[in-house]
Amino acid sequence: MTTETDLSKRLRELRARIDAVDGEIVRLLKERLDVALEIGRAKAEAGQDPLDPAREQEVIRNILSRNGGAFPAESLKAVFTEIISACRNAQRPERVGYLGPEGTFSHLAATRFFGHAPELLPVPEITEVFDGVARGRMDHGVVPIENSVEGSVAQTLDGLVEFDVKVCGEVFLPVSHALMNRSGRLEDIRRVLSHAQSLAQCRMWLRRNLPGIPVEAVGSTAQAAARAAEDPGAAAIAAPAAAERFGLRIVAEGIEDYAGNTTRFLVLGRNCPGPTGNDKTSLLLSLENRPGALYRTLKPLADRSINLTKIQSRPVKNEPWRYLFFVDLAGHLSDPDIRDGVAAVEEGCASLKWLGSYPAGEPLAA
Ligand SMILES: O=C(O)C(=O)C[C@]1(C(=O)O)C=C[C@@H](O)C=C1
Repeated sequence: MTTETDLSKRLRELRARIDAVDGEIVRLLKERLDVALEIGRAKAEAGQDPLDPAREQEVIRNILSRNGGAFPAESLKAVFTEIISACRNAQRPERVGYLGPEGTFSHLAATRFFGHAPELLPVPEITEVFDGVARGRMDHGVVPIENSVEGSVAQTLDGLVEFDVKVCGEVFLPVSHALMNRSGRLEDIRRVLSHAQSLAQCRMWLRRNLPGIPVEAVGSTAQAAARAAEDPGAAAIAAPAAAERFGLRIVAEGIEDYAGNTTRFLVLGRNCPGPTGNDKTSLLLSLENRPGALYRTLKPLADRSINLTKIQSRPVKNEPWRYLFFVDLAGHLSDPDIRDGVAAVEEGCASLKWLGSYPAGEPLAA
């Protein structure tokens, strides 16, 4: 039988080994940081942005392929996201704007993409993220563009029309909603608060479980949680993490009506990364109001077998019944085929704005 003393001796020895490994990891991290700083200086001299999402994807891919499955892949990815985040931020401190306050899904998306090193700037409106990036108050921004259940986010589409920014990345975030209040009891709920999109994503659950209870749309899920923390009759629909942040108890989790509920976020910047071989290009088209205009405009893409991943119309605000079209396609503008296809589209439409080319994001596990 192992005695207590045997165990503590064995633990001491094993922990000494862990301490030695950790020391080596820290030494290597410092070495990595020195190299990153040198890269940062070279990029600064060339006037280049420190952020290179294409290279970051390559780094993560290399690491995962070397791992051989020994270390849990998601953890390895999370660790390296933070290592890269720290190296990038040391090259030049970054400011990243998002639709706040802290605890929103936009906040989660921003940390998924950028890690924890940058200074995150919560703002109350999506438009302010666009404005901050366009005017240089923020280096980057993260905005929701579409949800798999509720569709496109109008304010973001309008921002892409109005502001001179580039899309330089995308993040897919699985969205799971929780209902929370002060007591954790369903019977105490007199009204339910959340962002309009989140309320819509839980409509059927609310009808089944809280029939007749009024719902109220507020600016963000985190704002809803903050209000519920002050009012015992109010409940909020928000990310489960918001409960802890605002001192609330969870009444029910996973209350979204459809499994696989995912929101896609765009990363905004002033430049676009180079090609990775798995990229997307976003375009904004304005068409003549003529029969077959959309078909004829997009035909050059079909002729080249270019895959469209999204097409979305949005009214031109001061011209009733005229529409703008947002088109996402698979490929990078620097690919010759894409360049030729986009040039042919441009010839056939009233105007074309290239919103950006960026590495395709991958839908992540919750
Ligand atoms: O390789 C680069 O360009 C770097 O700046 C280094 C590094 C990294 O830490 O690996 C950091 C920031 C970039 O976004 C990409 C990668």
